[in-house]
Amino acid sequence: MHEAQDDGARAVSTTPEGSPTVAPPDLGAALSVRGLWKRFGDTVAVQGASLDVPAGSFYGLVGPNGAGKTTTLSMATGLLRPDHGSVHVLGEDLWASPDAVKRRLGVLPDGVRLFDRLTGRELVTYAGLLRGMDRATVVERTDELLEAFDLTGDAGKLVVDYSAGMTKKIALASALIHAPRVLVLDEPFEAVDPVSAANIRDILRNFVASGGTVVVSSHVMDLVQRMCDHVAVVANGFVLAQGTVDDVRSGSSLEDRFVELVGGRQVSEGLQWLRS
Ligand SMILES: Nc1ncnc2c1ncn2[C@@H]1O[C@H](COP(=O)(O)OP(=O)(O)OP(=O)(O)O)[C@@H](O)[C@H]1O
Repeated sequence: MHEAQDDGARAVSTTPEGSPTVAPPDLGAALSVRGLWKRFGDTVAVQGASLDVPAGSFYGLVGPNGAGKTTTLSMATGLLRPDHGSVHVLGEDLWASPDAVKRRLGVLPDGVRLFDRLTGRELVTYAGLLRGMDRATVVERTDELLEAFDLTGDAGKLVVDYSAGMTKKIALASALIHAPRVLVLDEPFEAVDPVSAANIRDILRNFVASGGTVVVSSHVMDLVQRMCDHVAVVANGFVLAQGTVDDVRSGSSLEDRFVELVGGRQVSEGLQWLRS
């Protein structure tokens, strides 16, 4: 166990005072998160989250609005320093050696500003060069990624002028250019049209089939049930259930199980003014 540090490059503690001791990380997992905590002022966004994402799995993270999914994924990918807890990616401590670990990670963050005064082609190229890749490989892969995401025709347009779905796709292309082994994607299908979504699903399935690991957060239970083999359900900063999709849904649909776990369905007698 380590102490929390101001320097994000250093390890952080796994057990805040008074919380139960967490199990050691699974060093064989693609992603092993232990006892993550994050507080924003009076709001405790994540309260001791522990997750094990098996290598080679397609892992879904689901939960209601404000459950702590983005905060958890941000801490699990080195974008946000946890107050407490540890993150291991493919057996390596993320917060102890972030530069080395991030080389193996591809991240699609939610709501993070892109360099949107670049064209789509420039943005993907920049992502590759930033990773230290040689220019010829970057040029070749950028062309292939633009094609795969159906953005070749818009490659010369500024990202600021892209639609929401196009922006999502160019950010995803930028996350893939260095051929990471673990992909963490926050809401990758949000605002994406059905044809593009099917193409992205194919890309991700092939990635998993070749030994990669994908973690996606999504609100679309049907999609998670069809696409993922493992799932975690989070609410109020807690992990309520995790495991294989079949184990978690235990005979119900994932959507029914989600509602059962999370609660909150209300037949409202309010909003009378809407029913005139
Ligand atoms: N930077 C921040 N400052 C203050 N509060 C924050 C911040 N980021 C998140 N929160 C709060 O933390 C909680 C968890 O937010 P988070 O964005 O992680 O949820 P989420 O599960 O991703 O939600 P959604 O499904 O709506 O995207 C919420 O109560 C949110 O208001």
